[in-house]
Parts: sequence; C-alpha cells; structure tokens
Amino acid sequence: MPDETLSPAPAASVAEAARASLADVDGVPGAAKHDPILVVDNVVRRFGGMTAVDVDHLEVQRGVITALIGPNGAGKTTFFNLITGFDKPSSAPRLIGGPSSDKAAKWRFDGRSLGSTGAAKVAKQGMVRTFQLTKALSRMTVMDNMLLGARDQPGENIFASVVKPLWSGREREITAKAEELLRRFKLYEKKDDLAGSLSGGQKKLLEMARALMSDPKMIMLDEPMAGVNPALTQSLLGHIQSLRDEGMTVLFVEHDMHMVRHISDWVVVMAEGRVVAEGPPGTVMQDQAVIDAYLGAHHNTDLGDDSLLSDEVAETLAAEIAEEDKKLEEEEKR
Ligand SMILES: Nc1ncnc2c1ncn2[C@@H]1O[C@H](COP(=O)(O)OP(=O)(O)OP(=O)(O)O)[C@@H](O)[C@H]1O
Repeated sequence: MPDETLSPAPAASVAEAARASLADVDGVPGAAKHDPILVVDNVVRRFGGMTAVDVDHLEVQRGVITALIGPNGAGKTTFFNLITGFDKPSSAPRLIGGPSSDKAAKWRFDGRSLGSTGAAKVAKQGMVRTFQLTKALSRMTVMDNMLLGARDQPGENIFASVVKPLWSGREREITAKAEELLRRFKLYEKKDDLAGSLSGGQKKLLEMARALMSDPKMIMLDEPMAGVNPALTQSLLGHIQSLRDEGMTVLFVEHDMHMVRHISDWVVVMAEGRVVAEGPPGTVMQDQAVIDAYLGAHHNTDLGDDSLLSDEVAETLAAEIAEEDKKLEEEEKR
C-alpha cells in the first residue's frame, strides 16, 4: 500500500476534494462546512438607523470558489470591508444594567481570531482583497502597482532599509516575483505603462496580480467581471479557476449571474444585510428566498438561467472574442 504521508496530494486533487466535500453540506444559511477557512459570527454594521450588515453565522469552505451575491444594497461590499479590517462592526446591543451581550462580533480566519485586526494585519494573515484602481494608482506604472502589493516591502522594515545588500536582495526577489505574475497575467509587456492606460479587463487582471504579490491563502475579488470585454472574460475566469486549483480559496462578489453559475462551487446570497440562502449554484438560484430578494429589489434581474445561455448568445460571444483577438493581433503587428 502506498505511504500517503510521504508525498502530499497534488494541489489539484486537494481542490477537487474540497469541492467534493460540499456535496453533503446543507443548503441552508449559515451551514457548517467540513473545513472552513473563514468563520464569521454576529457581524453587524449599522449606518445611522439603517442596518447594512447583520450576519449571524457564515462559514467559507477552504479551497473552493464561493460567490457572494445579492441585489444592490444587500450589504456585500460592507461585509467585505468588515472582514478585511477596512471597517469595524457596530457594537452589540447591551441591555441597560445587564451583562454584556454574548453576541459580540467575532470571526476567525485560518484558525486565528481576527475580530479587531486592522487591514494590513489581515492581509498579512493571508486574507487579501482586490481594489479597484484609484486615481492615484492609475497614475503609477503597472510594475509600481505590483511592488505596492508586496508584503514586507523593503521600506517597511527600518533595519532592512539601512542594510543595503539585504534590501537589494529582497527588492530583486520582489521584482522577479512581480515580473513572473505579470507574465502569467499577460501584462508583462505593459509593465512600464501607466496602469490607467490599461483596458478594463487588463485593470482587473492587474488588481488580481497585485493581490497575489502577498501570497494570500484567500483572495477576495470585488466584481471581477465588471467592465471586462468578452475577449478577456474567458482569460479572467481561467485565472480564477487556476488559483482555486492551486489550493487558494476564492471569495468573490459579482452581479453577473452567468459568471457566478459558470465558475462558483458555492453561492452565498445576501439580502438586506442578512445571509438568506446558500448552496450550489445550480440550486440556489431556484431558492424562493433568493427569487424574492431579487424580485423585491428589481424586477428585471437575470438570475443566470442556463437556458439564456443559448447557442445564439454563445455564438455572439465567440464572434466578439474573435473580433477582439483580431484587433489585438493587428495592434501587435503595428
Ligand atoms: N459609508 C456608508 N454610509 C452610509 N450608508 C452606507 C455606507 N456604506 C454603505 N451604506 C449603505 O449600506 C447598504 C449596503 O451597501 P453595500 O454597498 O454594502 O451593498 P452591496 O450589496 O455591496 O451593493 P452593490 O451591489 O450595489 O454594490 C446600502 O443601503 C448602502 O447605501
């Protein structure tokens, strides 16, 4: 019998096992997962009298792609901000004169409590979110954006910054890593261009590549498909799936339901701040709570019914991709 302790299973089969483990998870809000990397309890955020987020319990399975969906204003971005340390939960209500509430917000990432941890430390623990290119980042080169994403940059450490050889070695290492990622995301040729000059899809690739500079265990993508033309859609999806196949956990917010159906292993649905449903993509979209949440918000939402992905749509997409490819080829020739 082979000794399995000698050679660890390849990442792809670990990812497959993680996906398979979802098969017997109950499709109910707050369902327990077999190996959750993130466990969130009692996270509430109020703005004035309005409750933007009120999540009792949520577990995110390690090594799979989880989509966080919900109508506009459901609280998805606020929830991302809270768990990545960019915002703080509102304190739990306390009965006057009574004991402090046992409903205090708490969340654990990879076994560590992250309750009151700031954003930089959360990133160091391995939970990293992508950011849209702000104006300031747009005026920097693609490579400088990548260097900003590096963990333990030379300038951060006073000791390292005065010991030049150490500094240089580390800098070379970081630059090499940035170059490798830029090649992987087909942005290497653009490394000296201003980030603001990239196409919408290339910006999304850069946001993802930048987040990977810190070797995260979990990457959180905020609307990765927004503003991406069909030519890059397939490539973006492929990158997200290969991150998962390499063992990374992916959590993403997305409005495009076809994409959600296409790449996610598990879907969590928020409405009015709460988790109202979760389950595999094929079944969750038929959940009455989900239909109600979307219909209540806006009547024309396309929930990504597979029948809508008709041959006609697929052909149009293929034609658009071919046209974009042709344009890119022509640009390259010039
Ligand atoms: N800083 C803030 N001050 C006041 N209200 C806010 C603030 N941030 C968010 N909100 C409100 O909280 C609610 C949840 O917003 P959030 O942006 O988290 O929703 P979302 O699900 O990400 O929406 P979308 O899909 O449209 O991006 C909304 O009603 C929003 O107006």
